[in-house]
Amino acid sequence: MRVFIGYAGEHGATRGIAERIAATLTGQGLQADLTDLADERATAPDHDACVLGSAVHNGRWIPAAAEYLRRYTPELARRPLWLFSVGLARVFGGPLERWSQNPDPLPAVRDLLSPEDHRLLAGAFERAHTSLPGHVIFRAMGGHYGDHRNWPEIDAWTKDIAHRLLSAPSGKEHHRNGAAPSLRAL
Ligand SMILES: Cc1cc2nc3c(=O)[nH]c(=O)nc-3n(C[C@H](O)[C@H](O)[C@H](O)COP(=O)(O)O)c2cc1C
Repeated sequence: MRVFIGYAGEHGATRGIAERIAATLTGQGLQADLTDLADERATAPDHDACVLGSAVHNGRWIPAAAEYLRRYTPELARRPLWLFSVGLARVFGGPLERWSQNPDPLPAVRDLLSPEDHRLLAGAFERAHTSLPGHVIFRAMGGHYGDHRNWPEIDAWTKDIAHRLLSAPSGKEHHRNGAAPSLRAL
């Protein structure tokens, strides 16, 4: 079974998570194809399932990932699909975490794609990633620089994906038999 893993980020934390997901799926006996969604050669998935993730910047997915979701909504909707967002909201918790549970464009496409799951994962943040005003706000909020990625959580989530794919290979039957969603609805 082939799984498409697409990701977009800016400073490498999301790529690292995508690589880890690919390695874990491979270890579970699946074939994982990793693609940077900012790569202009990224094409429509023709895989048995998809895992797509993006860093969250200012409450939104990275444009390359958002554009991929919109462009390939019909293809993605026909396959079992897992989504993940990477940000610091998981580190801060509270209202920021609740706000970041639905980064754009997920609210607009969630019903069309009906993903199996969407996870908000903790990312990484260094002083060099932000401006002086951003640094002041971040520290005033009590933020700490560093790599906050939670590998046991990511591994457990990935193993659950593998388990579900291997135990229900027919996947998203209702989408395969139904009409493809219309991009006009976006
Ligand atoms: C300009 C900028 C804006 C950000 N905005 C958010 C945000 O709105 N919500 C959030 O949870 N994290 C936010 N972050 C934190 C990043 O999403 C986090 O550091 C993530 O790990 C970055 O992934 P990357 O290394 O793949 O780019 C922001 C980071 C930057 C640099």
